[in-house]
Amino acid sequence: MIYTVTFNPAIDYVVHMEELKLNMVNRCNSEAVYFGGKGINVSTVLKNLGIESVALGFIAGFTGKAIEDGLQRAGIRTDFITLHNGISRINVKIKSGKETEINGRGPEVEEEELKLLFEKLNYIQDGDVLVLAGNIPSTLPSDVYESIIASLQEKKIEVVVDATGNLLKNVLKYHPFLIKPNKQELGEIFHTALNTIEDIITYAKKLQELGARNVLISMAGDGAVLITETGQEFTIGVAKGTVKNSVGAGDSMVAGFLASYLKEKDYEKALKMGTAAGSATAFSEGLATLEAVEQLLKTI
Ligand SMILES: Nc1ncnc2c1ncn2[C@@H]1O[C@H](COP(=O)(O)OP(=O)(O)OP(=O)(O)O)[C@@H](O)[C@H]1O
Ligand SMILES: O=P(O)(O)OC[C@@]1(O)O[C@H](CO)[C@@H](O)[C@@H]1O
Repeated sequence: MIYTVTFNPAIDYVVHMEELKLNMVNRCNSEAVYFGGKGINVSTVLKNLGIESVALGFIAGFTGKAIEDGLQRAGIRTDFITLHNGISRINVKIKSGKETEINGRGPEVEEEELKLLFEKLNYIQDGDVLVLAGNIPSTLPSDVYESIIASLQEKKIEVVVDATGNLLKNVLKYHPFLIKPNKQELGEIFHTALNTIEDIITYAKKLQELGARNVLISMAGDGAVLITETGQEFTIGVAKGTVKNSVGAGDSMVAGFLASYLKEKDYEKALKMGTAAGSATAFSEGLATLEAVEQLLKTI
């Protein structure tokens, strides 16, 4: 089974408008609501690709209930912990030719509530996959991903981490199966500007030296680079299309990569599938559907 963990789920409220004007009442041309947060997006795209997963994490209040209900209606298995206080956040995504996002802080997770997550993670068994994706509420310690992986050390599971900064750096010594920072996040980790593909490959390999088994660096409209534990190095572009809403493109790439790799154990094919899923999301209003992914896969 694949388990995804989203510490800070969100309702993504996506609005389209010609132009965003400051100090004015702006009115949108269209609006839509999606149930998001990075791990949840991975679960949603896996579901669209016909693969089951269980979405774990923390929800709160009426927005949290809406997220849980919405995912279950879509046929996605959930096993969230409901927090005592606060509401799950509403993240506003403004599409006006440019993409502007306002992400909420989200509710606080108390120590007792965090313990409940560790209890649930005990159910993970040999052969399972654990996806830890997204940032954590600021009240939690920045080694929480590390603590989760350390608590599962005895089990033979594949861990995927899509996070930034210390949250990511701290887990590398546990040899995660896959990490997927984007180009900007890679530069931030090493406090350096990455100007060329060669720079990106060099620093992706440094993440491998620090312990990651497979390193996937996504570069939005410029494609992606994959450095594998088998010593292979791949670069790939993107499919052609018109960008509508790239929120969740990275999460879709993780889902596509996993869906293909778990079936075929072929890194090159997995990178193509990840790219098709990422691009399919960028070219859609919501997340990638199976039809869109299959269509784009033929063109990559
Ligand atoms: N403008 C685009 N055109 C085509 N494909 C895209 C575009 N943006 C993203 N993609 C696809 O999605 C993949 C992941 O995108 P990106 O690098 O933006 O991830 P990310 O920064 O993690 O995104 P997010 O945080 O929004 O999920 C890219 O490698 C590419 O395959
Ligand atoms: O605030 P975080 O946790 O960094 O990111 C949250 C978020 O922007 O990530 C997803 C896209 O990757 C969205 O569904 C969600 O709103």
